Amino acid sequence: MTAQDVPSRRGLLVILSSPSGAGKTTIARRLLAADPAMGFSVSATTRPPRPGEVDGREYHFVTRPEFEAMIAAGELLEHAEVFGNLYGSPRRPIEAAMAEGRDTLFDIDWQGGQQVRNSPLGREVVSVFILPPSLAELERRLRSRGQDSPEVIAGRMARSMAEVSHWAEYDYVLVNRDLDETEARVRHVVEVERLRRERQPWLNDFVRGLAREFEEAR
Ligand SMILES: Nc1nc2c(ncn2[C@@H]2O[C@H](COP(=O)(O)OP(=O)(O)O)[C@@H](O)[C@H]2O)c(=O)[nH]1
Ligand SMILES: Nc1ncnc2c1ncn2[C@@H]1O[C@H](COP(=O)(O)OP(=O)(O)O)[C@@H](O)[C@H]1O
Repeated sequence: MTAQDVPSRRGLLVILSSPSGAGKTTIARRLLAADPAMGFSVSATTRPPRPGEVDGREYHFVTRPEFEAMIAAGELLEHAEVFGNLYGSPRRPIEAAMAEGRDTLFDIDWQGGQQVRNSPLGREVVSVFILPPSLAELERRLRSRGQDSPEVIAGRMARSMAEVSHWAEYDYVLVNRDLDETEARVRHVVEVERLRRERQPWLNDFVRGLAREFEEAR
């Protein structure tokens, strides 16, 4: 077995953020379907489930007292209030994935992005911000999803610019015009970030082995 067969590495924390409706949930689903090595951080939330959402798959749906107990017990890596509901990322599955060298995808807002970036796990963060092509297209996408009332859509549109104002805090920023193109770009980002020298600790042993071979060949 060569050093290359045992690529011990820490998992990446891939954060996707965008204004509501720009497409991050759709992109996240596609990335996860195409990459079995990547896990999804299933957030806890006090928001009620949408039609088709399954407890434990899209979110862990909890009551506000349950959410507050999770905060008090230190079970959340980050948490924030969005559109009047609480959202947070459970710490334990993330730490387990990292210890096993598996990557984790997050669909969280800018507040969560800041908290994870500033956490002890921040060095493993790769953050991607998704922009809509235009405000009109964002509204069209929110309506076409057909899951929110006009009042909720208006609320989400009103929050959009606040989310977008944090775009420059992200490592990568993509305009989601064509879904296939955006998905491919996020995939490229992840592939390239996995190749960063500091994310491949096995290289130390590998290059030491090469050096030994050089010595022996002299
Ligand atoms: N900080 C934080 N934000 C989250 C978390 N889970 C989801 N969000 C964000 O909460 C916002 C609302 O999510 P959701 O109700 O599913 O509606 P969406 O905007 O259509 O995806 C989105 O910006 C999500 O990225 C979380 O665990 N932490
Ligand atoms: N590039 C795109 N072109 C057209 N429609 C898109 C594109 N990306 C996403 N959508 C659609 O826009 C709607 C909102 O996408 P969604 O992934 O739910 O957004 P978010 O998770 O950011 O709120 C969905 O109906 C989705 O199918």
